[in-house]
Amino acid sequence: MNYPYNRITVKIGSNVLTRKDGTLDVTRMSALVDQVAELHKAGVEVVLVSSGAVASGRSEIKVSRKLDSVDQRQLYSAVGQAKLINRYYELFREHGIAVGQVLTTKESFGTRRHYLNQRHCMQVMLENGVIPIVNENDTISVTELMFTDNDELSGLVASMLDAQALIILSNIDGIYNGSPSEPGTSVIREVEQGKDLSDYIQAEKSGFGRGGMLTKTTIARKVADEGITVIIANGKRDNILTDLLEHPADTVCTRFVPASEAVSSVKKWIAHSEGFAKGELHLNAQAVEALKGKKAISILPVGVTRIEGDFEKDDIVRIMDAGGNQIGVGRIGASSEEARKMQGEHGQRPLVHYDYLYLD
Ligand SMILES: Nc1ncnc2c1ncn2[C@@H]1O[C@H](COP(=O)(O)OP(=O)(O)O)[C@@H](O)[C@H]1O
Ligand SMILES: N[C@@H](CCC(=O)OP(=O)(O)O)C(=O)O
Repeated sequence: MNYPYNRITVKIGSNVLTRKDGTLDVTRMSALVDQVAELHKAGVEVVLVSSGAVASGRSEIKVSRKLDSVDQRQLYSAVGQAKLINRYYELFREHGIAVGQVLTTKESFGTRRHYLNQRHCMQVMLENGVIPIVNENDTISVTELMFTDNDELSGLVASMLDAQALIILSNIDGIYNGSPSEPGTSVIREVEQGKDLSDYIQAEKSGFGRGGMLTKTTIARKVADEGITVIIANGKRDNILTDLLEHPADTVCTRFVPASEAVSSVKKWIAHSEGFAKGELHLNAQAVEALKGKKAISILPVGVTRIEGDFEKDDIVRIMDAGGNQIGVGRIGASSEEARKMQGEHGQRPLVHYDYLYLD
C-alpha cells in the first residue's frame, strides 16, 4: 500500500485509551498498535504522542488519604506511565518493532538549544526504525509552565519534526457544528484556512480529557498554518488510522486544510514558544497595519510605543497592538535595555526581523 505521507504524528487522547471505569483499554491500544505497525512496515515514520498515564495509574492504586490535584497527577502518572509504556513495548514487540519513551516538559522546548536537542533525540530514533512514544512528564510538570494538554505537545512535535500530517485521535468523530449531543448537528469535514469555529466549540470535555475541543482547534489551526495537514478523528473506531490514510473521502473526521507555503524551522519554533516570552513590544496602529499587510515586514523601533519586561537579545517576546491585544510572538534582536534606547526612533535596525516573527 502506498500512503500519502512519509512522516506523521499521531496523538492518542486519554479517552481513547481509557474504559468508562478508568482502567486502561488494552484491546483498543492493541488495535491502534496493529495499525501503526502496518504503517511503519509500509515505510511511514510514525511518532506517537500518547496520553493515558494519569488515567491508567488512577485505577492501579488505592490511596490512604485524600489527595490534592498535584498529588494525584504526580502519583498516578508515576505509576501509570510505567504501565502504559510497558504495554506499548509488549504490543509493538509482537510486530518486531522497537519503541522508545520520550518524557518531556514544556521547558525542554524553551530555548532554541533545548528545542534542537529534543528534535535530535526523536530524529535519531526514527532514523533507526524506533517509534518514539512521547508524553509530558507529569511527575514534574505541575507548575504554570506545563502544556495545556497533549494536543499542544503533539502540535509542537509535529511541527518540530516536519511531519506532513498530525492525526489527533479523541473519543469523538471530529468537530461538530454545535453541541455533539444535540440532534441535527454533524461533523465539519473540512476547515478552510482562516475559518472561525468559535461558535461551535463547547467548553465541555470528556471524562478523562484535560483540554477539550478548544485546545484541539487552536492547535490544529496553528499547525495547519505551518503547512501540516491536521485531522481530528475518533480513535475508538476500528481501523481509524488505516482508513484515514487509505480511504480519506469515506472516513468521518475533521480535516484542517494546510497552508500551501512552507514555514522555516525557526519560525515554527517561535510559533510554539509563546509560553516562554520574557517581555512585550507594544506597537502603534500604523506598525500593526503594516505587519498585517501582504508583504513580510520587520518590526522597527519607530513603531514601538512601549516595552515591557527584562529580556536578553534572542529571547522570545510577545507582540502587542495599541489596544494591548497579543498579535504574535518574535525573537528579539536586542536586550530590553538596548531596545528601550531605540524605541520610537527612525533609521534604527529592526527589533524583530521578519524571519523571526510569527503573527497569530
Ligand atoms: N463542537 C464540538 N465538537 C466535538 N466535540 C466537542 C465540541 N465541543 C466540545 N467538545 C468536547 O470535546 C471533547 C474532546 O476533547 P477532550 O475531552 O480533551 O478529549 P481527549 O482526551 O481525546 O484530548 C469531546 O468528547 C466533546 O465532549
Ligand atoms: N500526560 C497526561 C495527558 C493528559 C492530557 O492532556 O490528556 P488529553 O486530554 O488526552 O490531551 C497523561 O498521560 O495522563
